[in-house]
Amino acid sequence: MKVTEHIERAKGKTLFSFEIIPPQKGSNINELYKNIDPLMEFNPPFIDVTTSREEFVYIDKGEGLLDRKITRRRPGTLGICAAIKHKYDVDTIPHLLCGGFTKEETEYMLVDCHYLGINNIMALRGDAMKHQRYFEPTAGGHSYAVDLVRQIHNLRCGKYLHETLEEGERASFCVGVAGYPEKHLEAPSIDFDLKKLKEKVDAGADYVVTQMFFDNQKFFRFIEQAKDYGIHVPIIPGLKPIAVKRHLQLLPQVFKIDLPDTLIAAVEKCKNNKEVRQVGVEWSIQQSKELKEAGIPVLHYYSMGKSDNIKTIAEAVF
Ligand SMILES: NC(=O)C1=CN([C@@H]2O[C@H](COP(=O)(O)OP(=O)(O)OC[C@H]3O[C@@H](n4cnc5c(N)ncnc54)[C@H](O)[C@@H]3O)[C@@H](O)[C@H]2O)C=CC1
Ligand SMILES: Nc1nc(=O)c2c([nH]1)NC[C@@H]1CN(c3ccc(C(=O)N[C@@H](CCC(=O)O)C(=O)O)cc3)CN21
Repeated sequence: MKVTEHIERAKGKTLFSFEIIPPQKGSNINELYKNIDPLMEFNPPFIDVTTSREEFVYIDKGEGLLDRKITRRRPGTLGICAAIKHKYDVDTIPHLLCGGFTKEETEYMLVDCHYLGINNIMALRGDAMKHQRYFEPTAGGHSYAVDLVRQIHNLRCGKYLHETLEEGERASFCVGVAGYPEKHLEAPSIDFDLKKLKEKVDAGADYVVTQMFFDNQKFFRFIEQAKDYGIHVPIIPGLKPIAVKRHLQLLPQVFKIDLPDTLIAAVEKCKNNKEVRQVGVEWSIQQSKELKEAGIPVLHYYSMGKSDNIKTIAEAVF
């Protein structure tokens, strides 16, 4: 079922959803299941599975020679989506990226999704590769998420890249895109970013999932601003509990977001990471309760594999 249908059917009740990252290749998928199992009692209508960028690896050939190869450390997004859908009878949402994929490869992935009964897609540009400062489009791939949304929308109309199938079956995907309450790092202003978000919605996006944030006021302001820009699709907040002291530096650096001073002070007081995890969970519970009270349709947690803290939050909120 589509995300938008799940929201309609919930009739105002706030839903719980989460996001996982594929394990490193060579891992046993049961480890992943062990982290999903404890969250299933909260009835997530859908689970997102991220796609990681490819990266360069250097193989020592001896005598000072290095061979450079390109590889994906965490492949398997679509396979994991199919496996989880099959095992838990839950909707799964693969993240499709512009970076690292040609338009043809994207088309084949969408065809696979259609055959698998996967009818929600999160359409993202993707981050820069590790060695790059800024995102560089892949040859034969899209430059911006809006172009990927257009490709997916075209398929909904039977328009493939190189042919239009008038009689063919329509793949009616529901499309999610990313939104930034604190603006995307490359956007010159929040207004610019909102205009780009509106373009994604006009191109066919059906809902928005936000970047993580730790101050609900920023989210509430963002949904008001989005309305002013004519964005009327559901906006789902993305939430991540702080888990280690290092996150105080890492999260603002990696995701270009601010942390509230009271949260920083509470984390700094902690004597160890067990205490930090507790502070992170409590903060997230407060955030979640306020968002739920405000009637936000879905709270989406970036669990990224570890589920114990998300379970504690879900127990307190749902
Ligand atoms: N739910 C999720 O998984 C989320 C993922 N992300 C990540 O954030 C990264 C960025 O992806 P998206 O937001 O999908 O990219 P996007 O293509 O929508 O936007 C990327 C940047 O380019 C700008 N931009 C867009 N169109 C433009 C144009 N025509 N000319 C000039 N600038 C333009 C935007 O303002 C923004 O700064 C991705 O790596 C994604 O994985 C971020 C938030 C949530
Ligand atoms: N720019 C960007 N890229 C993404 O892939 C992305 C977002 N933003 N925001 C929304 C979701 C959330 N994602 C993530 C990815 C990693 C962690 C994370 O917690 N990573 C490390 C710290 C960061 C690092 O080492 O690079 C951690 O210790 O937990 C959290 C959310 C992936 N998604």
